Amino acid sequence: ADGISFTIRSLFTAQGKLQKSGVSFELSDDQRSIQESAQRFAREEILPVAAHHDKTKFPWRLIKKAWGLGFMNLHVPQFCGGMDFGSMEGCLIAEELAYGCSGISTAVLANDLAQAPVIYAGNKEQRKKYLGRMIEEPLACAYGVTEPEAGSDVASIQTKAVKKGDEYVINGQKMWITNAGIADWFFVLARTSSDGGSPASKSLTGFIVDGDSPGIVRGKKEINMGQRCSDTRGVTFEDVVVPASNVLGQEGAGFKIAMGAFDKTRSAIGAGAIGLAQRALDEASKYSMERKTMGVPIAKHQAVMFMLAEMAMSIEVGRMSVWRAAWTIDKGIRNTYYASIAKAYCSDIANKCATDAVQIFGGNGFNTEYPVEKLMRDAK
Ligand SMILES: CCCCCCCC(=O)SCCNC(=O)CCNC(=O)[C@H](O)C(C)(C)COP(=O)(O)OP(=O)(O)OC[C@H]1O[C@@H](n2cnc3c(N)ncnc32)[C@H](O)[C@@H]1OP(=O)(O)O
Repeated sequence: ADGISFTIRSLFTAQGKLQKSGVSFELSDDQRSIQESAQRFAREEILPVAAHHDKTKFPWRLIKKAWGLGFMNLHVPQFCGGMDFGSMEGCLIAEELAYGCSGISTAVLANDLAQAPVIYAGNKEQRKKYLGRMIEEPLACAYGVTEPEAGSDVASIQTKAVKKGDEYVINGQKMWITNAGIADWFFVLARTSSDGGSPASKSLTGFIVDGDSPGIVRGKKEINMGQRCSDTRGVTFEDVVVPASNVLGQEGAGFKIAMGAFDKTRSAIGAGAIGLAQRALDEASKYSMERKTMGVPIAKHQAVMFMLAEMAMSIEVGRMSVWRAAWTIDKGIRNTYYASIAKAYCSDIANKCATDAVQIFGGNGFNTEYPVEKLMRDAK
């Protein structure tokens, strides 16, 4: 104790009382309104048509409605006509929309991911031009980072951009790009350094690429296991010419811009996962009160009770991890650690809760007439 220059008691006596408001789980009135509106939209508009859109029809009608109600393009700055929402508000919306359907939620919220690098690193003209138009009409944009050989390992990106005068020429292939079939513009991460020894943080550059640029070949819509209505495709760039004025930040800054975008968006992916997990719990709770075996509702069997309790515990902990990650970045503090925990933990929780919900539904859980098999596919 010799090295400690103050005691807790001295802190108390110096101020006369302790400052106790350091941690709060209280939402503001505006945040609660946002949450309630998203909840109503999800339950009244999304949930009833989720199974329909699961059969691969892109939900344009809902996208337009979501756009009109303000559930899209959440973080666009005010000077571009946007609402400048923080990560916390984005997470509240993502959780509610994914409760209704995480495929439709991805379709509604994917713009936020593509816009993040432009918000993070774009100059005023770029932001006004490419973000402003998305407030004026319901358009989609896409985040083009992942490639057949580079998803988690962003530094391994092979798409190349070669500078020729005032332009860059992009060649390469992207894969699993959400919104690729409908994007008005793409954020594209490409390699601009031919020096193999150059670190990722200096070799990659971020570009805004207009969707109608000659040489962009959009692949077929992928038929995935889950989130089937979301438009996911490969995209090939064949000698696509991009003006140097569409470079984000400066040449070589792309890796850190992509990382900054992930910092801003990972919490919302965790939030969506929690929305799905909560839906699994609600469906399983309801079913287990109705379904009887051995003369009692299955909710009275301890094996089922334990599963429901585990689901509830993990959802509460997961939601807290999301809120912490969102709160941290909204305070202007780098949240990579917390956002990565939230995304990874909540994705696992979503899978566990959906799998347990299928188990609680028994044979019915395995059937498409009931909602939980879709939750299991979507969680994956
Ligand atoms: C609603 C929307 C639906 C869409 C569905 C979701 C879509 C997706 O999420 S798809 C993408 C999935 N992929 C990912 O999440 C990517 C995961 N990978 C990564 O984050 C990175 O590649 C990661 C962390 C593994 C980096 O590894 P590595 O290549 O070893 O780089 P590392 O050595 O750590 O860092 C390189 C440089 O970048 C810097 N850096 C790293 N992270 C950050 C960061 N968060 N912020 C700022 N700088 C950073 C480092 O400080 C270092 O800088 P310098 O060279 O100046 O010292």
